[in-house]
Amino acid sequence: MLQVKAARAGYGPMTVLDGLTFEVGRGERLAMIGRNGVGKTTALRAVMGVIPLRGGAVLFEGEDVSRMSAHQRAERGLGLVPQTRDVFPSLSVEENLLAGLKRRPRAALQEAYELFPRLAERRRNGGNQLSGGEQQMLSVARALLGRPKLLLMDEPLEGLAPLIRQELLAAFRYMSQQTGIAVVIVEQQVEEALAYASRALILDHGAVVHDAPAEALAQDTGTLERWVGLAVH
Ligand SMILES: Nc1ncnc2c1ncn2[C@@H]1O[C@H](COP(=O)(O)OP(=O)(O)OP(=O)(O)O)[C@@H](O)[C@H]1O
Repeated sequence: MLQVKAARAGYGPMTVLDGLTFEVGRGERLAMIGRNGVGKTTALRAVMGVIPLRGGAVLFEGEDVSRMSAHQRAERGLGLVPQTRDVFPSLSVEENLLAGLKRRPRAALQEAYELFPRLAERRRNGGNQLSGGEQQMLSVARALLGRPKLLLMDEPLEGLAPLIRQELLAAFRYMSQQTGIAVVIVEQQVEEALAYASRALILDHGAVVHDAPAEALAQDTGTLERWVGLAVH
């Protein structure tokens, strides 16, 4: 579904992605992990077209989208939930969701409420009255209403308490079962990301240094300690 080939990208004089190559299959849940600053967020931005490629290519469903704007890529089925939860604070939950509908009928909001019943309970609440977990659900739900085929999620569990993370992960699992959508999830919460994902990549210096089934990597403490610097229990 997605092919990233020898991608290069960076900021000013700095090269961050340096020959990044990976693929995502239909319905796959790919976790992307690695130390701080290795280029995980930059990788998602380059795939979405928020920052330009300096070399290499991004292909989506066989089409070269490397020179397309983020908007054009969204029309083809790519969706990004950025690290900063982009909830409009002055709008209600429902108004936030309406903004994600694009040209679809209002009745489609029901899809979001089915996946995240908590949002249905809070539909009249302001975006600024939501907990961090609820804001994250709203960001994801809004992105899903655009019917992406591949959803890129940047640290959706960041700053959330363990119980809320579990609730969010359960919602993501349900989302995956119900929609079969392909997902790339960047996370510092490695254990939780690996429990959700089917496959995992480790990035270092803007390139892939390890590619394995998520379940296998979760057991591979040597690799995790070496590349992620984590002792996983
Ligand atoms: N807008 C920007 N302008 C300049 N440099 C940036 C910008 N965004 C990120 N960087 C730098 O690019 C490098 C890679 O950052 P990136 O956010 O992709 O890493 P990351 O792996 O997602 O890290 P983290 O886990 O800390 O979020 C870092 O050195 C970072 O300081």
